[in-house]
Amino acid sequence: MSSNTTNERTTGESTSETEGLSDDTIIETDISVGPDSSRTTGRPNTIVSADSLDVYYGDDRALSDVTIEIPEHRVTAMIGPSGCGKSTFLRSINRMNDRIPSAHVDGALSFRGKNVYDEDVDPVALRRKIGQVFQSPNPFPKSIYDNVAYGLRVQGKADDVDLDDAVERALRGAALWDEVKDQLDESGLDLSGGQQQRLCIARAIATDPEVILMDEPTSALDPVAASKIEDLIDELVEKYTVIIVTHNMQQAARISDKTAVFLTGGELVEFDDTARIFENPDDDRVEDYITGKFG
Ligand SMILES: Nc1ncnc2c1ncn2[C@@H]1O[C@H](COP(=O)(O)OP(=O)(O)OP(=O)(O)O)[C@@H](O)[C@H]1O
Repeated sequence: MSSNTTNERTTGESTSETEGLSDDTIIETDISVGPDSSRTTGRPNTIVSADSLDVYYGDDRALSDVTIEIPEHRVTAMIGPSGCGKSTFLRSINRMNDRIPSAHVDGALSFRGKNVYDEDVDPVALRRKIGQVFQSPNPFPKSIYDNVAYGLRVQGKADDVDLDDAVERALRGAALWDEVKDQLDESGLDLSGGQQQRLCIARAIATDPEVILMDEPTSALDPVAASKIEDLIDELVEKYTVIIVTHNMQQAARISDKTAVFLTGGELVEFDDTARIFENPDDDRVEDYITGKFG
């Protein structure tokens, strides 16, 4: 991707947010609302921000003038009709759009105040800090153990850490340990769909990222498995920041602290506390969307 960043202002940046960066940092609505947690208090730091962000595929603009500040240690949901740019926004955060030759970015997309499209940012190092979980569970055709250890081995850290301990911590963090601790040598592909998705979450957290991007992580799962992932997301935000794309508005209302509503044309129409978006949105189009009048 050609990255043509025309706007290098940072948003929501404070000195404290940029301190401590290590070298590899990066150079109808009967919907019940809100996660049941105490994290609605206090004002979190901004961890990811966009300022006047446009993303194009060739000449077609998929995101239009998006400005947003995403808080740390919160769940932020991205909702909106098909084709409004939710996945494009997610992929912009860890530069997965780099893999699409026609993709092109204008404006700034920052992680802890640093524009990830600056020339000195290494996308591979960036993706260590910003992991990703996809729609369909995609374990490697390897053992459960090797799936989780994979990232540490690739990063050359397998000799620096107690690998058994790291694998166990990641599997516990993904609420999978008790179910698989006696079958670590068996294939990850033999697990159920919900377990496979939790294995993918374990794989993502094993390398200790700061942000986890999730693109419709429960849409391929049955309701029970989906519910387990939702519970897990609620736990994950104690250590990580979760940004999730979902078509399921009940899910967005249940699990997210903040909701961003994109509409056709790639416009971010509203971004606010989830309770306010679902109970009293400012924009009539948002009300129409969440009450199912279109989309
Ligand atoms: N690789 C690509 N090449 C060209 N155009 C693309 C590509 N990926 C997405 N687009 C276009 O960009 C726009 C936004 O797509 P995107 O997938 O980001 O939307 P979305 O809101 O995530 O959609 P959905 O909810 O259906 O997944 C659409 O018009 C889509 O056709």
